[in-house]
Amino acid sequence: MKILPAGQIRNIDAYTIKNEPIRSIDLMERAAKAFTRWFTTRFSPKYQVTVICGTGNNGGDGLAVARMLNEKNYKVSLYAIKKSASASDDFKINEKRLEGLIHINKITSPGEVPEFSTGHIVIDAIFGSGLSRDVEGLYADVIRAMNNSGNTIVSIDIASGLFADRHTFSDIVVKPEFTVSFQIPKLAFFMPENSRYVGDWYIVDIGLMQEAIEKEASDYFMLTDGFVKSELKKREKFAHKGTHGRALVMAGSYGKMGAAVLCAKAALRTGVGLLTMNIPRCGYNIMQSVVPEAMVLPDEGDHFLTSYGDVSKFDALGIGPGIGQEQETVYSLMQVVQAFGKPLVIDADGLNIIAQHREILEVLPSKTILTPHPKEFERLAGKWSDDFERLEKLVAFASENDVIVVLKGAHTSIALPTGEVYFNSSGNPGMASGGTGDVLTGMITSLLAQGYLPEYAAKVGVYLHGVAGDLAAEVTGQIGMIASDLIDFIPDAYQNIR
Ligand SMILES: NC(=O)C1=CN([C@@H]2O[C@H](COP(=O)(O)OP(=O)(O)OC[C@H]3O[C@@H](n4cnc5c(N)ncnc54)[C@H](O)[C@@H]3O)[C@@H](O)[C@H]2O)[C@@H](O)CC1
Ligand SMILES: Nc1ncnc2c1ncn2[C@@H]1O[C@H](COP(=O)(O)OP(=O)(O)O)[C@@H](O)[C@H]1O
Ligand SMILES: [K+]
Repeated sequence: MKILPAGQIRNIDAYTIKNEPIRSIDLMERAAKAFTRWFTTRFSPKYQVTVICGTGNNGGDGLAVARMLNEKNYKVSLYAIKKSASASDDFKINEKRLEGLIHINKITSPGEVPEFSTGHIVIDAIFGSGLSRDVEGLYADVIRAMNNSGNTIVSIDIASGLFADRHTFSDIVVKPEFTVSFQIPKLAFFMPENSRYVGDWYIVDIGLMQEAIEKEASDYFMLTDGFVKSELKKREKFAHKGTHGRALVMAGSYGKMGAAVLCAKAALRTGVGLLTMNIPRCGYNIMQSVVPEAMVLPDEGDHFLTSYGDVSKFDALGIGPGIGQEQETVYSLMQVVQAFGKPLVIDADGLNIIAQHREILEVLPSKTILTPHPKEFERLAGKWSDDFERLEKLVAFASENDVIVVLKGAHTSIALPTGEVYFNSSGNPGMASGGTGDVLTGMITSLLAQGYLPEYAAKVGVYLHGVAGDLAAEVTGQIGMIASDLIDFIPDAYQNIR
């Protein structure tokens, strides 16, 4: 699914209006209906609803929603902030449609800012994607009062005061519990810095024309079920273990064999045909007893990796989880990436080693997959001042080094060397605990070995990992969930997507 900036969404609105054809006021009616449908399935008419409108089209949506909720027997109080801005045509039409139905309370001075008694659901329709400058004055007074009221807020399209496509410097922004956005997700929703200004967000379809969406170019996409499903490889009837790839994972050190074990189990559950674990000697008994399906290639070093063997017979190589940064380990990493000569997966200490020895970047095979969490990415690419700048750095790093970067977190972002970025839509905060990253490395390595091109191994791996986390959380809850639970749900994650 494409993520598009406000300007391009406006083009799609305009195209739909012209070519469907549909009048702009009827498109607004459709948007308001879609929002109302979402709202009524979540909140029953026992709730008192307060709708706060601006006078642009977002405000027009708010007026139409107020009318629809009133028809459905919700108790609706309605306010419009009427400052100097001249109202949009569709706002005015909706204003007329409300005559005799609901009174519109005008807010024209600070004294008219409502009290917001508790227990209301507040619908935020002040500004949408037309926000053009920081919020101040009377608008700021209203937003502060809304945020301080303690009421549940639902924003129409985007929280008022939040810029859809760039960093928002001001903190005068509505803090909704839910954002219900029209058809196309906004880039702002994927930025950790905006989390309190977005809440849980939902996309509702308002029937914008598909051909118009296709015409708009974008470098940003959201990974969805449909996309991943279409990329999954099927098992052939005459398949044997040799046809599902041979993976080699170099992982573990004394005290960190757990990382190697998690990575191994995840690779196996993701479907690799044959898995070999290259680990330090101290991990031999652990690996053989805990993961009997894996073959073990013990290193000469007792506590950490000191060398590497013949890598030519492997289809994929994953390196990094728990390896530490001892000098011999650094040396073998430098050598093995060149000896392997094909795209591989590098995680954790493997990335920290690269950050310390940047010359390795120059010898990485094209489309190698790097899977940093934000701190590891900072070590590789330097600091950023906000999340939009972080995204710029991510894109630049992937294209300058011809690598695929999987920047982990909520909405993990996968940057390709072409400049495209795919944001994940699966996963949950229960996954924020030690070891889940090692699981991801095992999964992506496994997919690479099974013949997925690096770009698809990264996308399918990240999405599947999140689905496994979501399924695990349904059973364990988010707080008690651990990385091993996630591995147990990889098979169900496959079933769920198919
Ligand atoms: N046909 C369409 O274009 C559709 C638009 N829709 C709605 O329209 C919204 C966009 O509407 P608009 O483009 O009218 O924009 P908005 O309703 O977001 O607001 C625009 C108005 O606010 C003013 N403004 C912007 N920032 C301000 C600030 N900081 N302080 C004071 N005034 C400020 C602008 O000058 C303009 O007059 C979407 O978010 C969506 O809710 C939906 O109804 C779907 C269909
Ligand atoms: N809030 C969150 N929502 C969704 N996924 C998350 C969240 N926090 C972490 N994750 C996922 O969990 C994994 C954590 O990886 P990482 O930080 O490397 O942990 P570790 O090194 O302990 O294995 C990543 O795949 C990340 O995307
Ligand atoms: K809004």
